[in-house]
Amino acid sequence: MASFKITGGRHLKGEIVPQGAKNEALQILCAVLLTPEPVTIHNIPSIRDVNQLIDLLGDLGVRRTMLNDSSIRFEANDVNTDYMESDSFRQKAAALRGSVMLLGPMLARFRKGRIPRPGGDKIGRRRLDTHFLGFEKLGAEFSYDQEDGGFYRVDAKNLKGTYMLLDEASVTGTANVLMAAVMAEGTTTIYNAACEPYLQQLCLMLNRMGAKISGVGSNLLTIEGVEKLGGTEHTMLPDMIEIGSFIGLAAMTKSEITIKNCQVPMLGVIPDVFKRLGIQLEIRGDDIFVPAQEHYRIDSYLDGSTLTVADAPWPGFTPDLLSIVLVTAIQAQGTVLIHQKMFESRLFFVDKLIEMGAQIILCDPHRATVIGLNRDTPLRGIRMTSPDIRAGVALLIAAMSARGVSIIDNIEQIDRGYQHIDTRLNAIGAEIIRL
Ligand SMILES: CC(=O)N[C@H]1[C@@H](OP(=O)(O)OP(=O)(O)OC[C@H]2O[C@@H](n3ccc(=O)[nH]c3=O)[C@H](O)[C@@H]2O)O[C@H](CO)[C@@H](O)[C@@H]1O
Ligand SMILES: C=C(OP(=O)(O)O)C(=O)O
Repeated sequence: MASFKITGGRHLKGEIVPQGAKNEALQILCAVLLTPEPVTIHNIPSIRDVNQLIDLLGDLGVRRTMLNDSSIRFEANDVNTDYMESDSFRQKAAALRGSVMLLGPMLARFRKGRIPRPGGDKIGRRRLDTHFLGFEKLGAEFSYDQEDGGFYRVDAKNLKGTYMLLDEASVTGTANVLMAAVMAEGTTTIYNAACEPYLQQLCLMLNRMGAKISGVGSNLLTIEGVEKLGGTEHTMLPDMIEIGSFIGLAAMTKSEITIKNCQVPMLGVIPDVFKRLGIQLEIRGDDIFVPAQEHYRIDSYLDGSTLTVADAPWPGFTPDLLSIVLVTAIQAQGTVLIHQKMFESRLFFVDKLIEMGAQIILCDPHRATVIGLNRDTPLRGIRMTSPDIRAGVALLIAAMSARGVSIIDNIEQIDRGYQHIDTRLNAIGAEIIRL
């Protein structure tokens, strides 16, 4: 188990380039299984979850040619479907959440998919009903083996297009059902589809491969099935969660940071939510400039009541940035209610922030009130453990703003989604040592 030793109080200054998007990469990489033709992917982040998925693709027989540090050509022309029954597959696929999206493409192309209960953050119940209900609607048979921690199977002789209303706008669920539907017979309509930029990117890529998807960017996708898909090239968006993390980091540490090439129009409400915390942001072309700020004041509603920042399916605010908003509010002036609606176990990390000196009231598992310190007192460095990927980065931000030294254990959680975060932040003035 690796750790970070962080000396707090350093002000950062400089430019930082966001990595390719983690949660887009996980969808896009699974989609390479849909065709025997070459698919070249650019801007692939080198992070644990993505590297593990690329390994899994290799184990399934997908040929990978490294073109440069972040571009790989994939050729899935000799896929070994039997590998999905092996212990090695069970073990490796269970290590990450994104592996669940192997099911849709495998079902579409080989009429069979297998997956152990997927891993990912332990941030609440993470049910997969939407995925399997969708596959069943397309005509697949589903079975679940409780043994060995759970193993899911889907098989189909034939997939047939149909209308379906997803029981929730699940991100990976929509991607999975969409990938299963692209080569189904006839037309599939998915209502209550998730429509995150990642999903829009997946739809655009599939259309370039020959799929016929309309309604891209909306919650109603129409997919006319085609017989086969061909090769393509695809470039991943910058990671919007990393961009939001850098904005919060700059505010908390009084740093002047330019976040490069953000594809700002794809960020939705993210910049506005940080602005409501009082953080000044300047959009300079496609960059976001965050000036060093001594104070930032949390907005309130028109009637003077306390601001709430809550998550919602896209185009609402992403749940993956709520931990960052929460930590950023610690040194703001004013009060904010953080309402994590989707996940019931994602706010418990606030006990560490409270130990560091933050004024936070955990109202219930879904809600925490942050009473900003307005820099009257700095946080104190402590030893803590990273419980999940975003809480891990929130703790890193807290530690970087604190007086003294902090240790964060279990940073494998952070490495799941942030590429060489220590090296990149040290390059602009942070003091983080990997132990
Ligand atoms: C690999 C990947 O891409 N992971 C992301 C993906 O996970 P994932 O696809 O697993 O998350 P889902 O979208 O399925 O659901 C997330 C949670 O929100 C709840 N829910 C979902 C939709 C809805 O309309 N109402 C509702 O309450 C679900 O019950 C679940 O508890 O999307 C989540 C929600 O943006 C993100 O936190 C994860 O980082
Ligand atoms: C929850 C997340 O990831 P995963 O779904 O991979 O656990 C995340 O990216 O914040």
